[in-house]
This record gives sequence, structure tokens and C-alpha cells, in this order.
Amino acid sequence: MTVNPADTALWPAPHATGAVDATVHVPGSKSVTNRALVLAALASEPGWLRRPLRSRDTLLMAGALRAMGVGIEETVSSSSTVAGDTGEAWRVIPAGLHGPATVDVGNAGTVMRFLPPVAALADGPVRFDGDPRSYERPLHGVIDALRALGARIDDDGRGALPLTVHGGGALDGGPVAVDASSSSQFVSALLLSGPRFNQGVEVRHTGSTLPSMPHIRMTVDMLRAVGAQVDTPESGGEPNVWRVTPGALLGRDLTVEPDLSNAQPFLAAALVTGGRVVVPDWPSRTTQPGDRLREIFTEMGGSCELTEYGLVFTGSGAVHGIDVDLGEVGELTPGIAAVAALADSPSYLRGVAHLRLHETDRLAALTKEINELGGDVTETADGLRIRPRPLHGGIFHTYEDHRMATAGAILGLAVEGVQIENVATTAKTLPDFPELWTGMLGA
Ligand SMILES: O=C(O)C1=C[C@@H](OP(=O)(O)O)[C@@H](O)[C@H](O)C1
Ligand SMILES: C=C(OP(=O)(O)O)C(=O)O
Repeated sequence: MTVNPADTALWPAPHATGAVDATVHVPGSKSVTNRALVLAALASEPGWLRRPLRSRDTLLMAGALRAMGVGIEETVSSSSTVAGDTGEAWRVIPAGLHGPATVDVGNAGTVMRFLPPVAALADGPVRFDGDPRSYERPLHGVIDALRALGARIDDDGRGALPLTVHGGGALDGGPVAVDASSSSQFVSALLLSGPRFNQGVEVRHTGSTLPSMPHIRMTVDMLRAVGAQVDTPESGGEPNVWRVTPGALLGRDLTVEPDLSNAQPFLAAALVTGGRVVVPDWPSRTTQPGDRLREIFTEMGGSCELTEYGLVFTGSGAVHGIDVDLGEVGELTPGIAAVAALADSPSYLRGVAHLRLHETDRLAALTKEINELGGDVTETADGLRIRPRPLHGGIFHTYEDHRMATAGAILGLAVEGVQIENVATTAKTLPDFPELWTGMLGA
């Protein structure tokens, strides 16, 4: 990826002069949008996605599916009267999957992991490449499993990108073992394409830990919603085993929920300023890990009410430290770390060793950047220990990690003079972040 010098400019993070009081319409979920695109592309009839997230990760997913022959038409209806709804909808028209094709995964875990199994169904070679960081992110679970299921893949022997999947038009499928301790996305990837494998798929996780369980539940729920039969440990099956029966998938009309992990910085703003933020359309039932924020940020000093309209989150003026295992909800760690650095007592964030292989090494990046502002953060084997100290302004580096940028913005609310390097990196999942943030502050 070529970096535009303007993108790496410093963004003066707005400092809050009082309690925030705002309603923030948070765009659609990255994880739901990218799963919905894959499932719609594999279906036997056209489908619709309404209010999809339009961000770097989801546009890369759409572009990759188009490169393999899937039709994705973007439409905007001006008739929507719902606040925050741009009227955007994507019509997905499945087609025979074709190679040769080239896929740019950027640094999107969902694209680099969910699409090699789709490419194995194409009728020719599909070349996968991406940002330099994508070469370092774990992919061995997907590559080894696909090979065991009958796919031919050329890589450079490191079990990572870049690689070529030589699609054979179909894949045997069947039972496969995978150690998904470095990413739950290995399991999700195999399950999502599983209905289209000749024998379906039976995925057995062999590692000692498995992060991000809510994201695996999201995969299972969304598969079932398009007609797939899935047996899970939670539905009475064996522990750590998921089974998907072969069969056709339905084309559905799906409205994408707001991204609750992207709601995090806005809720955090209410927490650290003792203010109030309303997030409309917060689902009453969801598999998104961001829903855990209701509990986590309540323990850290806020209170929330889930109404028919959405979530009303109120800060009390006090911010408390927390001792919490974030293994299920790892992507919330940067935002929780930022709030914890502003708290009145220490925090222990545990269960997130796998964050070292996310967009950047998030444990090292959070430690370095918060400490550069005067903080006291120590990396542990599987997380962070954060002892709040008075912070001062300075440059907050983001390492091309969207959640580092939003974590820096949270700190900037409470600490004068924080400058965020490359706030444009939020485009990975929330391109409108700077505008939504200043809008929330009434600037
Ligand atoms: O399946 C998904 O949509 C995701 C799963 C998680 O990945 P890991 O299990 O690799 O942490 C999460 O962190 C990521 O942001 C999105
Ligand atoms: C880990 C994340 O993304 P990815 O889908 O690239 O793994 C994230 O969004 O926090």
C-alpha cells in the first residue's frame, strides 16, 4: 500500500472542555458485513445487504469477490427517513467463481482468512497479496486445513501471505484439525465456505485456548440464517468441534447492525467526561463482542440503559480500573486500555496474548504510546497492567492500526495536547471517525 504523506499528518485530538452529550449513529459492523458478503456470494440466489459498512476492509472484501466473478451492485435509495441511514444497500448476485484472479487483502484479517476457502471453489488460480503487515499475520491454520481438505496452495513455505490458491472448481471437504489459538478467524473461515464443500466440513480446534468466541458464534448464527445446518459444542456437540452439512445457501435480505466495537470510543467519551452518549439501533440481541461494553464500562464507572431506541450510556464522573479477561473480546482492548490509563485505580487486562499478531503488536504499541504520554503500562505474558498516572500531551503513534487511533482520541479528550499520527488509518473500519468524533463534541 502506498501511504499518502497527508495521511500520516498529525491530528490534534480534540480536548473535551465539559461533559459530552450526543447521539452518535455508528456505521455497520465490519464483522457482519464481511461475513454477509461471503455468504451471499456463496448462495444459490441473489441477496441484499442493507446499511453495510463501507470501509477499507469491506471494500476489499467486495473487490475480491467481484474479482472472482460475483456481482455486487451498490445502490443508494434517497427514500430513507431514518436518521443515520444513508439508504445504502448492496445487491449481491452469486455467480460461478472464477480464476485467474488477484485479491488484495490489505490488512484485513477477515479477507485474508475467509477468502482462501472461497478461492478453493473457483475454477482457476487466485493470487492473494496485501499490506506488509499481512505477511506477518497468522494464516497457517487456514492454509494447512485447506490442503488437508484437498486444496492446492502455493506459498513460500512460511504458512503466510502472499500465496496462490489453485481453485479446482470444487473441494472435497470433510474432517479437519486446526489450532486456532492465534485467531478465531481460522475456524470462521472454514465454516463459512463449509456448506459448499462436497462433504461439508468438520472443524476440530486442537489448541489449548481459543480467542474471540463471540465471533465464532456470529459465524454460526449467520450460517444458520441463510439455511445452513451447523452443529456446535453449544448445541450439544463435542467440545471444540463444529460441523457444517453440505447444502445450498439462501439469498437473504439482511440489515447490518451498527458496529458495537466502533461504538466503543464514543461510549468511552461519555465515561471519561462524565457525559452521556446515545447509540441508536443498538441490538437487543447480538453476537457482536462490543455488546460486552455494557458490562465492562459499567464496572469502570458508567451506567447504561438499553431502550427501544438504542443504548443510552452515562458516565458518573468517576472512572475505575478493572481486572478482566478480554480473551473473548480482544478487539476491545485498545479502547479499554485508554480508559484504564485515566482511571482512579490500576487495571489488569488479561487473556489477549494473540493481540501481538493483530494489525500491529497491540500490547507493545499500547505500552509504548501510553508511557510516552507519561503513563505506567507494563506488558505481561498475556496482557497489560496499567497504573494510572497524570498524563501529558505528545504524539500518539498508531502503527496503521485503527484501534490505536481511536484509543489515542479517547486519551486526548482528557489530556491536552495529544496529537494522533495518521488518524486516517481509522478508514480500515470507520472512515468517518474524525467527523463523528468532532460532531459528538459539537465542534
Ligand atoms: O471474525 C471476526 O470478524 C473477527 C475476529 C477476531 O479476530 P481474532 O480471533 O483473530 O482476534 C477479531 O479480533 C477481529 O477484529 C474480527
Ligand atoms: C483485529 C482486528 O481486525 P482483523 O479483522 O483485521 O483481524 C480488529 O478490527 O480489531
